[in-house]
Amino acid sequence: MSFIDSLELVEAESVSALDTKLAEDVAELLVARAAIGDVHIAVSGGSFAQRALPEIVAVATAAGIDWARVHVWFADERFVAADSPDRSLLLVRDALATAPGFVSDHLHAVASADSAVNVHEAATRYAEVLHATVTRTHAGAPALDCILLGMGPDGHTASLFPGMLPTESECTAAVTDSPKPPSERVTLTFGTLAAADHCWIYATGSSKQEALTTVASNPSVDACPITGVRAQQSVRLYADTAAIPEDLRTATKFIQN
Ligand SMILES: O=C1O[C@H](COP(=O)(O)O)[C@@H](O)[C@H](O)[C@H]1O
Repeated sequence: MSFIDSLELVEAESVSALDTKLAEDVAELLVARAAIGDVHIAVSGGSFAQRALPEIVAVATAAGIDWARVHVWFADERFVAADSPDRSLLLVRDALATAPGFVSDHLHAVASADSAVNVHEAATRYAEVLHATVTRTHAGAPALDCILLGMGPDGHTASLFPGMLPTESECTAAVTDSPKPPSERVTLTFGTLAAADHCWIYATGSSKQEALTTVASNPSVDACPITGVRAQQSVRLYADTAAIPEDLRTATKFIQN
């Protein structure tokens, strides 16, 4: 099935209303799964880590989640020094500092550039830890419960950029020439996204409209990587009205307001 045919669009008029809706949906999923056992989610950097993640932590906490059962991974991470403000880990760690009972060892960081490994070794090590920790698999890839993705104005997601998709030999890949700085990154691959139960994408603001217009025209994954996202149970786009072009509303079959 094509990306657009399986996509569920969740629209809110404002960013704050969207953040609340996403937080409620993620919290509901996490609370239900943490009541049964360990839960593995992957998160993104950028506006997701800045705005959406703190709200998710607050709503899940208010809903009584058992944070001790939650493991947090990175959909992608910038390969920079440990204290660089470009490192998504810093924002994610700050958000999780407000999660009562969260186990710091359950925040699975990618190695930093000053930890004596290169970006290829960092990607390999991250894949090893994923395989060792996430016991559920799908088609050989670790099966995460939910991957929370962002999307750039060029249609990239995680660190999967147009015209330079990595080979899919492992569940992670190294990126050495990202068009968006910093140039070196570690990313989950499409196979790992597809193995997850849910992939939910967060996109806000008018700078995302052009990419979402492209999405509606059924482009190649190489031209618009966000259209390569698949999951076992649902692929959702959480977007505010400013980000959504009319073409996308027309092309999408499942819409929630
Ligand atoms: O570089 C990145 O950009 C994307 C999109 O960020 P946003 O601020 O435009 O939402 C992000 O999802 C990704 O994790 C990050 O490395």
